[in-house]
Amino acid sequence: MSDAVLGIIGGSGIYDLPGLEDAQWISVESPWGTPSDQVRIGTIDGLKIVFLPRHGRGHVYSPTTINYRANIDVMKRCGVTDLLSVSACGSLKEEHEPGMFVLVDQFIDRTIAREKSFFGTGCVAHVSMATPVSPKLVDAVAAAAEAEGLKYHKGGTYLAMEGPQFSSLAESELYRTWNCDVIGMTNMPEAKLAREAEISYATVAMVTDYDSWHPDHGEVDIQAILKVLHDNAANAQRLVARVAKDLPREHQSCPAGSDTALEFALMTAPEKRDPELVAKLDAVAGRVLNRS
Ligand SMILES: CSC[C@H]1O[C@H](OP(=O)(O)O)[C@H](O)[C@@H]1O
Ligand SMILES: Nc1ncnc2[nH]cnc12
Repeated sequence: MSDAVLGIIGGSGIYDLPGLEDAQWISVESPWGTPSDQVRIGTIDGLKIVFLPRHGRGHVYSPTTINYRANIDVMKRCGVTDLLSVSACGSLKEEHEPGMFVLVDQFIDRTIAREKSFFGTGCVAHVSMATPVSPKLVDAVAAAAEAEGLKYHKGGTYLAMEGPQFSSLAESELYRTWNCDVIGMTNMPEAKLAREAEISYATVAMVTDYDSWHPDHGEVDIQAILKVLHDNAANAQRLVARVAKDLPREHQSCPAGSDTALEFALMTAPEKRDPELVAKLDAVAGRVLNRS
């Protein structure tokens, strides 16, 4: 097995990662277009960390205009084996209170205006998303949250909506009938693309509000969200730092198959493959495309 490299995608309110040693902002080019920002590469206790602010420094990109393919491709090019997404979200259940961390294990993808795959005409592939997060990485985050004394809940379904507007009351109530736990705008297609790139993925969903459904909490209010994010930023940073300190230095193979997702996924006959697309897939799918 290879050395572990921990990628962190920081969501709303998280545009840097204090505590990185020997850290530098570095530009990484991607054939998939422009990533959200440079990556900040450094180490924590000898573990290589690659940090990318999902919306860019200064919050430039909306959930719809983020180039998720470029972001994941850049992570792969930097050698990331394990990717932690840190994301603000609304709560769809009373017990997930603002300030808590929900360690999501399922997603429902309701986004409609994004590129969702690295593959397509000239190189078709189908990967499994039955278990979209890496159980070992989730365990590592849960252990870190426990060690840091943070309020967290292990497991839960994240509803990914297109946005950028928040949900109507009817939508919020519908998602509650689907037994969803939290709602956000960014973890899809991010999780799908990480799986295509054979990167183990997990989400720390930071609850910032009760979305639109809660009779005692009224409408979603961005000012209130920002306050929770601000008050919780230090906790999120402590959590990430602890994950980094305790993560095994050798990448742990993913029981959900993240490391080998492409093993039997390619459908297009070698002689029918589009060389241009194949060239763009060098980082994401080089492992399976380059073998004879
Ligand atoms: C700041 S509220 C809405 C915004 O926050 C979340 O972003 P992220 O997942 O990157 O933390 C949510 O998905 C929306 O994009
Ligand atoms: N209620 C909500 N809906 C969607 N994305 C969010 N991000 C934070 N709160 C949210």
